Amino acid sequence: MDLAVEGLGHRYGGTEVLRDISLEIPAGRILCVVGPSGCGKSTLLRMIGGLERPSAGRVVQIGEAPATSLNPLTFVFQDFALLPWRSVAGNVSLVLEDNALPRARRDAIIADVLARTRLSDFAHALPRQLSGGMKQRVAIARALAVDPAVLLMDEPLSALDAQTRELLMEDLIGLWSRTPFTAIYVTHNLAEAVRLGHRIAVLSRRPGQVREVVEIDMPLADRQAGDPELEAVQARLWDLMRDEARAADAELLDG
Ligand SMILES: Nc1ncnc2c1ncn2[C@@H]1O[C@H](COP(=O)(O)OP(=O)(O)OP(=O)(O)O)[C@@H](O)[C@H]1O
Repeated sequence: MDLAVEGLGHRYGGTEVLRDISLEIPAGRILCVVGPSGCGKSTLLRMIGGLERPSAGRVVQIGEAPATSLNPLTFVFQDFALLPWRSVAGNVSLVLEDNALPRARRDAIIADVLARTRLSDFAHALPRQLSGGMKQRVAIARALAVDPAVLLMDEPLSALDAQTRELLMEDLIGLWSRTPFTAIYVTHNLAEAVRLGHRIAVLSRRPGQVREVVEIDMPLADRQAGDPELEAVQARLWDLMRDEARAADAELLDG
């Protein structure tokens, strides 16, 4: 299933947050959305996921979600949102329990997503026993369990330290390389965007508008930290964002 955002705009009361956003998200690709603080990245993701209705424009699903998809548009948040009293397997199971799946099918899905996120040995652990990186892997496993057509990821690595972020990025690249998924990945981190994005949409400061969509052809599996080609793209993205970020920063201080 492809997604398209067409002329999307949004206001909260008198404040215009997003203006005339049009984007295409082809199946099997990762679109990163970057932009200065407060430009409306999370708002855009919530609109795409149907959590809020835009004041203008629309989000179009093109084609069908997989028949096995229990939740076509599935979020992964920064704060993991795990239930502390449930084990790793129990947290993943949670999203399957509202569906009338045979027990064996549910167990097979849990085993599959834990294997894909390298968590099989931790199935019975509780969240408090896990590092931040592992908690986010559980959240990703839980999202994958419903076989989403599109993963909506809002700053998923922001709560993690730099080394854990790097490990998780490698995990996400491995996961995508083995079984490509479709994702919209919101981040303020340009290094993450150039590692994970097939396309990177740069938003202006509020009201967020698409300043440019940058494409990166290099296969994800070939994208190493510090690659000169990626660093050049990152520098270009920063050129696009620098003035916007300064202005947004000054605005926050004034406000
Ligand atoms: N429910 C709401 N009601 C009113 N204003 C809101 C609401 N949600 C967000 N906003 C405002 O809309 C603007 C965009 O917020 P949003 O969180 O989408 O930006 P962002 O780009 O994700 O920011 P950041 O990078 O800081 O996370 C901000 O000025 C925010 O204060």
